[in-house]
Amino acid sequence: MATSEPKQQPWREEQLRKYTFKTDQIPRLPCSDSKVDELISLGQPVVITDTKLATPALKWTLDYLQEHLGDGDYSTYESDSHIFRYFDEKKLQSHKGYSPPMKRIEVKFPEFVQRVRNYEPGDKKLYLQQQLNDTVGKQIVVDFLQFNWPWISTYQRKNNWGQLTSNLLLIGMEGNVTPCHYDEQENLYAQVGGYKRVILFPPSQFSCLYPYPVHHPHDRQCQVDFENPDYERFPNFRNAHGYEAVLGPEDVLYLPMYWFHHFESLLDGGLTTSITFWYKSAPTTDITYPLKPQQKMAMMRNIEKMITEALNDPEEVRSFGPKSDSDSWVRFLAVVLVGPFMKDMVLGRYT
Ligand SMILES: O=C(O)C(=O)C[C@H](CCCc1ccccc1)C(=O)O
Ligand SMILES: [Zn+2]
Repeated sequence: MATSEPKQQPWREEQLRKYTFKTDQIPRLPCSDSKVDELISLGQPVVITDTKLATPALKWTLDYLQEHLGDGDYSTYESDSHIFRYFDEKKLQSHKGYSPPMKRIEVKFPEFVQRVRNYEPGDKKLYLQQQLNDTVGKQIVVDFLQFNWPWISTYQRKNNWGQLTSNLLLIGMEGNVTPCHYDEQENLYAQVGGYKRVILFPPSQFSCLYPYPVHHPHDRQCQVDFENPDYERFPNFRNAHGYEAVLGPEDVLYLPMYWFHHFESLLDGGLTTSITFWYKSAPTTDITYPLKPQQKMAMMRNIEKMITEALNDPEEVRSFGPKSDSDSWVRFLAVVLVGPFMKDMVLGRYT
């Protein structure tokens, strides 16, 4: 009778970056456990094991991908630091003075492999983030078709999700960080190679995380620097409380829409490979009160868009220059804190 061996942990605590907030563990359950269905239907995150969702991708090493991916261009970010804060290129136009902290380049896969293998401290760090599309080689298509689509479409159907919108192939260098942000789609996130830590915050903690204004290139990203939080500007960040897990090969994370998340490839953990499965959410049928935090976030987004369009000058939303008083109602709305809803929407974000 084997004793219950202490779980052989394939990574060490010192491979995790240190932050100021506390966290609890995200539940980790086998896909055969009915609690998985319950948590997903409740919009609660869960790490699901034994799904065989992307098993064919376990053999997607750099050499294999170089051989089979195809000779197209691969969207890759390069950053002077380990931080890869996503930015919306379309919103850069209305923010002339803003220069994003990383650059998107298009590289052939062999060039990516070569730069990663010859990386030296001081070089720019790289993070390949490429949507899997029909330009990939046929062997990759064969692998892709062998993903466990029956399993994943069960959840798509059970939870009335919309269509699969995209699969992003992510290949990151050790230590890379995707800072805290939220997305507006449901996500089943398959970890394929290496170990990646994920830290989640529920939408109800919106007021602790201070996302950028909607019209800013970093829309949906948190303004708080987790490694050096500015408590003057973001006092409520002290109350943030996360949920975390370290994802290894074959782990699948259900990442509910609007949940804030931070990802990091473990320090000294080598390359990480992940594949996202993004789905449009289920249509909102009945509005019940009180509104869910996700619904409040969606409403805040619509109000911010309305105000920005009405003022027709994103920069003006922050400070009020001399304007015709036809905008006065919007200013009134924007600056009068008509209760907690507007306070959360404005404090630390527009003030
Ligand atoms: O799967 C997710 O949602 C993640 O955030 C995974 C994350 C990279 C995603 C980059 C990105 C951020 C915002 C918009 C589009 C793409 C990682 O694994 O580092
Ligand atoms: Zn994301």
